[in-house]
Amino acid sequence: MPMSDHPDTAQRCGLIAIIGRPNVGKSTLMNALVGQKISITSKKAQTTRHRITGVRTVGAAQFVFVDTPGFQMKHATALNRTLNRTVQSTLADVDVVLFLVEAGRFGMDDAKVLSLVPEGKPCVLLANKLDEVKRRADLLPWLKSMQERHAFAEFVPMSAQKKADVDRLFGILEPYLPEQDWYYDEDMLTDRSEKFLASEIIREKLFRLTGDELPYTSTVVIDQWLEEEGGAKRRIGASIIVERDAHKGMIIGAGGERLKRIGSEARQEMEHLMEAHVFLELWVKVRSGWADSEEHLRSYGYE
Ligand SMILES: Nc1nc2c(ncn2[C@@H]2O[C@H](COP(=O)(O)OP(=O)(O)OP(=O)(O)O)[C@@H](O)[C@H]2O)c(=O)[nH]1
Repeated sequence: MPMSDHPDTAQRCGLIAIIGRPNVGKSTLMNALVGQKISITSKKAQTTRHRITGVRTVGAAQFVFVDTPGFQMKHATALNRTLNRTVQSTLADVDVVLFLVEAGRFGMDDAKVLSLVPEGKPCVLLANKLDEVKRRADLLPWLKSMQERHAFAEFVPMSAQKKADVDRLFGILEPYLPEQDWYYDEDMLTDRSEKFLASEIIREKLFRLTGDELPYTSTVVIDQWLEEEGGAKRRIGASIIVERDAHKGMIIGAGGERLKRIGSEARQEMEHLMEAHVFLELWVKVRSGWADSEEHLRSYGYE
């Protein structure tokens, strides 16, 4: 007998992939769906390269969200080939796909993402950023054209920033989850380790504080992780890896000011998340061409 607060209703549980071109709002939606920040949002495209799983249980249904990486079509590097493979293998596994576009827009970049959805896989068209559409009536012909483009299971115009819209989404997705026991404890939010979250926090500060100057190929590696006093104190060392000396200078900033700020903002967020004292040391290292080497990608923990 599965454990449940709802003995009269059979449990449902299934995997849901959130896909879409960079900047359509995938991270925003994911964070709203799982009720806690677990992946990173930023105005900069390409900040979510890792596959992240979030879990939310609503009534008898458990939604297991798989966040998939954004796409970069301008540069055909090994990194991008890895991304595409990750996306395709993710989609083959899931029960339902949430395909995000910006309401009223469908470009080549959107088409490319849609082409990765396997035939026959239930796919919900989520037209995000509805709040930015001035005249709702203009959306009708657009929705019709989308209907002709792909056999979508549902059409959901909404805003990932509106709670009521996000809550409504659970009801829409529930029928696509198979009847089976839950995979996770009810209160589980993420299966990613604190180490991973720490590197994502540094990445977010890095991109936020360097604006659009820094290429997306920069990455963060945690190279030291010590827990003292039963976890109440953490000593964390991390390297920010960039491709060029010029990028290194950009991150460090005049008199080291920028790096100091990245470090102090990241440390504060980590302390909040881990409920511990954090001592954070950051280094900036130059590894030219790392994004082109599959070998490097593996050693930095990409699938
Ligand atoms: N107006 C409006 N803006 C939104 C909405 N959802 C997300 N955004 C904004 O769109 C931008 C991109 O959102 P993200 O969630 O980072 O997008 P993403 O698809 O995860 O981006 P990548 O990590 O590059 O793949 C952010 O500035 C968000 O605040 C929405 O419903 N309405």
